[in-house]
Amino acid sequence: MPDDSFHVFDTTLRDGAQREGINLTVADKLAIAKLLDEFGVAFIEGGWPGANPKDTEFFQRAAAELDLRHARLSAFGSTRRAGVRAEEDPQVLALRDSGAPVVTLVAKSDIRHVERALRTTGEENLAMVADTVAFLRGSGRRVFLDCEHFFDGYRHDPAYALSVVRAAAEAGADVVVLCDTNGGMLPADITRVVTEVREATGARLGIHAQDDSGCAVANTLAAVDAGATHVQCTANGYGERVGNANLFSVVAALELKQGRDVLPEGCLSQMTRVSQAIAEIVNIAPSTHQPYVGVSAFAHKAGLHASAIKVDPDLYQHLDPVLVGNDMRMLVSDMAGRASIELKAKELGLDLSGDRELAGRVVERVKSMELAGYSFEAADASLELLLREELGRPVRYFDTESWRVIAERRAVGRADESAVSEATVKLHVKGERVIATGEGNGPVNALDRALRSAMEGVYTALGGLELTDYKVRILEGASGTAAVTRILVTFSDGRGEWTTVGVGENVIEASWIALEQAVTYGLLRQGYPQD
Ligand SMILES: CC(=O)SCCNC(=O)CCNC(=O)[C@H](O)C(C)(C)COP(=O)(O)OP(=O)(O)OC[C@H]1O[C@@H](n2cnc3c(N)ncnc32)[C@H](O)[C@@H]1OP(=O)(O)O
Ligand SMILES: CC(=O)C(=O)O
Repeated sequence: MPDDSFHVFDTTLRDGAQREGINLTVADKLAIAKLLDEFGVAFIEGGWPGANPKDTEFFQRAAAELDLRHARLSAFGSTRRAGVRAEEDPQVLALRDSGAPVVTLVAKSDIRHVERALRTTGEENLAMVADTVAFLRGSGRRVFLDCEHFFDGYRHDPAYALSVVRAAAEAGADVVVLCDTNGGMLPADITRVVTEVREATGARLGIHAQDDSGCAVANTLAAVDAGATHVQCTANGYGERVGNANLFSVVAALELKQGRDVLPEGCLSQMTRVSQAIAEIVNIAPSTHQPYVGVSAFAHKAGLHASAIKVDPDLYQHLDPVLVGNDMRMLVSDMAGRASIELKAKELGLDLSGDRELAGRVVERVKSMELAGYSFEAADASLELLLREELGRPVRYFDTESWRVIAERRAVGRADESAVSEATVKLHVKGERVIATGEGNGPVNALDRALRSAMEGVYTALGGLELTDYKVRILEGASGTAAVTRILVTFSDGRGEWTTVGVGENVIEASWIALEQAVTYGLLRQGYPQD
């Protein structure tokens, strides 16, 4: 269990919410706070009470509704206005009245900002810092102070920047956070400045790094190396402009690379789940390539990598994905070799019994199909059907004799004016020839319905399968051949999803191939025996 000597301070609900495209409701904020607490951060910055009604309500509801196990809430706000007493500044009073046990104040530490943005003197700014910290400390709050634009300010006028740190620490701020507000610093700048400030002031220091130079995580770690003991981060790196230091990357590095105990025991393995759940709430698709937590973070595509991973996964992985709640995955494509196939088959629960010739045949088939337009890396279900076929156990619940689709647009002005499609399929199911039709709002929908209607009497679980995603990609023909269409369809049975791929010269032909496989795989998942 980490003690107070090192703080993981999360600002997703304040700085993260400053990202373009994020607009959180109070309920969203409460849900995210709960997840961050489960992840074990020490502080959650909930927003700026008084700046908008939502943030004010968040603190009221958080006090009543959140039962935080690990984290303490922090309210964010600025130092008092120039020329106004802290105890009379409504903004400062709103911070006190938020009920949050911690207040994080933003203060100017670059003299140019003091004079040009605040339009006051350096001396008055120091008084604003000291008065506000002292007032909130006197009201029983723990205070952290964010020195905005610290690194730029220090470069321009180090003596003034240091005087802000001293004013805050002497007034009772627990931590003085050095902020790279414009995000332009590099790790070497951070190491040098944090070291110098620590030596010059003796204050407890924190780091808040924006990611404008792509170095926020590295800058945060550099600050820790130089003695900072409080890191401000956001989930998935959300934040103003290009974002902030990514909480998950920073915590994983501290815990797993540096051996620091910064989260309560057992929390680290929640990382992938928490990252994805927060992405869902903010309604931004999780980044597949995010370090540690992305679905591609431990996905291996190259055949050479797979052949070494077969011997020992550590040979091509910087750590065991299980530690951060993620998984290793094998991708099979035209870059695969036999080892990729063997590992993928194992992942799918199929035993190739070390049969190198069989694996070689699958590699050749995959490569020639990918040349023709197939792509297996997102279509595990198609690959599994192919593997089963090569193993001599093809999966077949029905045979297709033929299919046909008619698309029709009804005359303008009729009650049923919209375009409709009608499909007819002729199948052989359990020795019976079945002819069925289906109507739909498009050809694929009509084919799906016809296929179900032909078989639902025999395979009743078909009713519980749902087509949830359909992707079309037109691929340019190679060396003078016509363009082909690649279709990926995803089905769900409520317990899981699977994806299949079809390729053809036209969209309906390709869709049928993918659909036929998706239904076949779905029946296999439901455990139907084959004839
Ligand atoms: C680096 C960061 O990300 S800090 C986080 C910043 N977050 C936000 O700005 C989001 C929430 N902000 C808001 O809702 C609004 O800006 C409010 C409610 C805070 C203030 O709104 P307004 O009173 O209309 O002021 P406005 O936004 O135009 O300007 C900010 C004022 O704060 C002053 N100010 C800025 N920083 C500080 C500071 N550290 N201490 C005291 N005053 C400050 C500015 O000088 C300016 O004063 P002025 O009104 O006398 O010109
Ligand atoms: C405080 C803050 O968000 C910054 O300086 O970037």
